[in-house]
Amino acid sequence: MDASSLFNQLDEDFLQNRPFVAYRKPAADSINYLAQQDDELQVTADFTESGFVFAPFSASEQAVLIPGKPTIIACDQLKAELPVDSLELVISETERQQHLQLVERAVQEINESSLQKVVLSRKQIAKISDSSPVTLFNRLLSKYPEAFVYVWHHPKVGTWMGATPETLLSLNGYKFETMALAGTQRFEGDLKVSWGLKEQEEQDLVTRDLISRLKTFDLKKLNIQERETYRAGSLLHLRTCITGSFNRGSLDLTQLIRALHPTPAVCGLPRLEAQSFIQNHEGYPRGFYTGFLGELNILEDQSKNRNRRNVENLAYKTLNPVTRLFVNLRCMQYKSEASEIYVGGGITKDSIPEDEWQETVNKAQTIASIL
Ligand SMILES: C=C(O[C@@H]1C=C(C(=O)O)C=C[C@H]1O)C(=O)O
Repeated sequence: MDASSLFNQLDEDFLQNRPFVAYRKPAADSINYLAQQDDELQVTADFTESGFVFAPFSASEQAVLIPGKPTIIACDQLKAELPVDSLELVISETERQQHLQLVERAVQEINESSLQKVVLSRKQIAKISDSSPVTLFNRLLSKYPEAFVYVWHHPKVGTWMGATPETLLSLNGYKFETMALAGTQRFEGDLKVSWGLKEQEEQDLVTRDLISRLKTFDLKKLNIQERETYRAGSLLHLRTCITGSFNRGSLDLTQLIRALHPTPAVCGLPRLEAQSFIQNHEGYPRGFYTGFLGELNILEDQSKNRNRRNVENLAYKTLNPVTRLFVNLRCMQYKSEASEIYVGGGITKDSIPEDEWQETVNKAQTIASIL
């Protein structure tokens, strides 16, 4: 299959209301595609299956699975036409006031309780005129080559798409990668920017929490890279990449995912206090926003030397289970009448409500700019 027949296939899947997912990994030059022949809602409770997982924010809701191994389609010269002007999002003053009050309420709670950080979000309605989700997916691919870009559809759940900069967990055999991504400012053409104390502390909380959670596992190696400024489209974030490996035989993927998700980058600290603040005050169900998605236990041929002899001789083949999960951010639930863009940001004791509001407006542009 080539890229253009893939896009026809995706249009067809969407019209026929078949479950499917198409995605491109960060900086990859291929798209992966996986579809399901029936419309049964398959779920995973313990992440032992193999396929593509689409998990909601709340661990008490079910994670959907499209089982199987994806087809890989080369797509090195994709160039979708991008709209010249972003869609003008209609933001009501009531929505703005609600968000400002929500942030004020959180700052107060942080000052009066053990809550240190809570990530608060909102849903922004976007009226899309006549573009199909597949056209929008194509634009996301062109606009965000460094992101994990996807379109996902299930007749019993809906249609989601996004371009996320955040890895939750990448696991190749016993080697892992994760990241602490937090702190946001607009990209103004220069990567050499200074960061305020609020952003540095907010990101540091995420790094420290991830490390302490990883340390509860039987680790062979743990490397914490230097903190860097990372660009995600028109935004910049602070990022610390964390890599390492588990001792052989000691890895329980269910426990690992439960330990990492939801990270303080999308929920807060302490986790339980933040979860309950979100549940009691955010005022809408997040659904799959700030959940995670990606490849689960896909067997990949990892043979280093792929010469004829190795390919022919199965004894030389190393098949490793690979899991690559991303946090569902900069995403939208596509609905033909009125789609919903989800945006949020981390609140700490130093948050200024107006700035936090503006941050959500800026984040909404990731999606609005391709509509
Ligand atoms: C919650 C979102 O993003 C997260 C929150 C960030 C922040 O608070 O600065 C930055 C990156 C993400 O970890 C979002 O994009 O909706």
